[in-house]
Amino acid sequence: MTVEKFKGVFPAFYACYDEAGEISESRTIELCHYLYEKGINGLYVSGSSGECIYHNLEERKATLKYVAETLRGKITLIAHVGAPSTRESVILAKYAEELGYDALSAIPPIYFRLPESAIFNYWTEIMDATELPFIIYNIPQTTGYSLSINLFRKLKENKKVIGVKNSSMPVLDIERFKAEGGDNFIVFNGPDEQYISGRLIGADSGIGGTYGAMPELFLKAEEFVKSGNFEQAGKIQRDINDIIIALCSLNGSMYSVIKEVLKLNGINIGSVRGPLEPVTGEDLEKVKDIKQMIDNAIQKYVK
Ligand SMILES: CC(=O)N[C@H](C=O)[C@@H](O)[C@H](O)[C@H](O)CO
Ligand SMILES: CC(=O)C(=O)O
Repeated sequence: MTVEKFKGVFPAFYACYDEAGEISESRTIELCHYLYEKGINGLYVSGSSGECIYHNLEERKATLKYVAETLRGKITLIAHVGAPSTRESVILAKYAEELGYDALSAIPPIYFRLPESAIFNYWTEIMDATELPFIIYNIPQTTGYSLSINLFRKLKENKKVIGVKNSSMPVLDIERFKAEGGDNFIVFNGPDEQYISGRLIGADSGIGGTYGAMPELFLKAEEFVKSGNFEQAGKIQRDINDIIIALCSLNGSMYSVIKEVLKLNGINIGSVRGPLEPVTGEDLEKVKDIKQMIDNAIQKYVK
């Protein structure tokens, strides 16, 4: 198993809706082309940023299908298949394998706070369902479960486990998972605000919810890390963080703000599904300023 294809910048793919709020095939394809042409290394499909938690099984399948049909064989595709029940997660896992995804990933079980035995069994049943490699998703701030080193070690005994996407805030977690995982194991940086720190302490790659709003900047940040240009790496991270804070400062959810930014870039993928809130009123005007911040940063570092 080569882990090389899991290295680099992996935007978390956004849910693409039509004007009625239904999953849109043409808009999904359009977003695929847009991100692909920016030069990304892969995509993380149907995760948190993909609003997967608000989609039914058919909608999840549709999104997985449209992305695979557009980009399969061109870049690395990771299917997030975590769903409320093990049964649905397994259905999605099998479907992702049929579609030619390169790997599976899943959050731990949601809603009920379950013991580690249940979490272990949940991830293991997903892995048993296909031949695909598996990437654990650790995101305690949304799931309420923080992956322990003990469970990590136990999971790692399964050869299908090739990586972890770590979204917890301590960069130390990234360092510990990398130390345990070793060279042939991929640790993905989760918090976009700490991309550079995560990479320096041991992350091999990044999967992020804001990459899609500014792929140029994360690709450049990666270039700075690779070439050892730490001064510029620090600077671009600080500018990225100002942008992320701005994306989170309006009256709609961060994803709705990102989608408005994308509209200003000519990519209309609709807004967000409730209970996520859209940007409204005067705040819609402020999106232009955020787009300007992004363009300025691109101008500063990339052009
Ligand atoms: C909690 C959460 O959703 N984390 C995402 C995934 O790791 C990040 O990519 C964030 O979207 C990003 O860091 C902005 O806060
Ligand atoms: C990384 C992220 O935001 C996702 O899971 O979609």
